Amino acid sequence: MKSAVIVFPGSNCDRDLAVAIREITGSTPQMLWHRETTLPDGIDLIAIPGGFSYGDYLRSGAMAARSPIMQAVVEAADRGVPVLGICNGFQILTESGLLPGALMRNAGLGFVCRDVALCVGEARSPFTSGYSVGEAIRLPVAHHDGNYTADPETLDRLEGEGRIAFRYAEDVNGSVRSIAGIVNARGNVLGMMPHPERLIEPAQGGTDGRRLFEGLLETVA
Ligand SMILES: NC(=O)CC[C@H](N)C(=O)O
Repeated sequence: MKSAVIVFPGSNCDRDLAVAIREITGSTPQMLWHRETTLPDGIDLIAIPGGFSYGDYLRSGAMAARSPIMQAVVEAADRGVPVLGICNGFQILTESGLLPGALMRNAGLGFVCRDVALCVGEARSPFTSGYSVGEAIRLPVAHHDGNYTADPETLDRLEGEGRIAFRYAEDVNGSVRSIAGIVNARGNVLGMMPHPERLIEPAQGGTDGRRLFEGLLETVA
């Protein structure tokens, strides 16, 4: 599987994400600096990691979304290439318009860093094919801007079209309708605040993140 991890100034989960992809898919992703303007030919996965791109200045993900590489990412997403945005990656995907809504400051105004209970949503996507709908899983979160919001029409559309990928099963950050992750209409773009790449082997305390990459591998490769 040919993949790339996009690296922005301030990304800090890029290497963890690359390790997860390498361990699970057996192929090493290319680390792609945000100033690049093209993606490798025949790419199977674009991964946008967590972190604090541009120090979260202006709004988390807002400046990274205007990076040179993002035009190629948007074009690839429109062609159906799988795009995975985790945490700051999710923020970058909403800021770039690939996913609807916005991630505001957590309701409690604090940085939340712990494992949380999640419920797998109804989204049909290569990214969730390794889980069953309604399954209870746990994944770590680490963010201060994870409070997902969108206007009621958008939320109804997301639910009506079955585009909720993950919901919080507990109160974490105030996200509307407990949304922790969503996909685009085609299902090839996933944004999620929890970190699947941090829970891929028992030594990390669990493997609930592993199946996201395994499901993708089965569908894509
Ligand atoms: N781990 C992360 O990606 C952090 C995301 C973001 N900068 C926030 O704190 O909201």
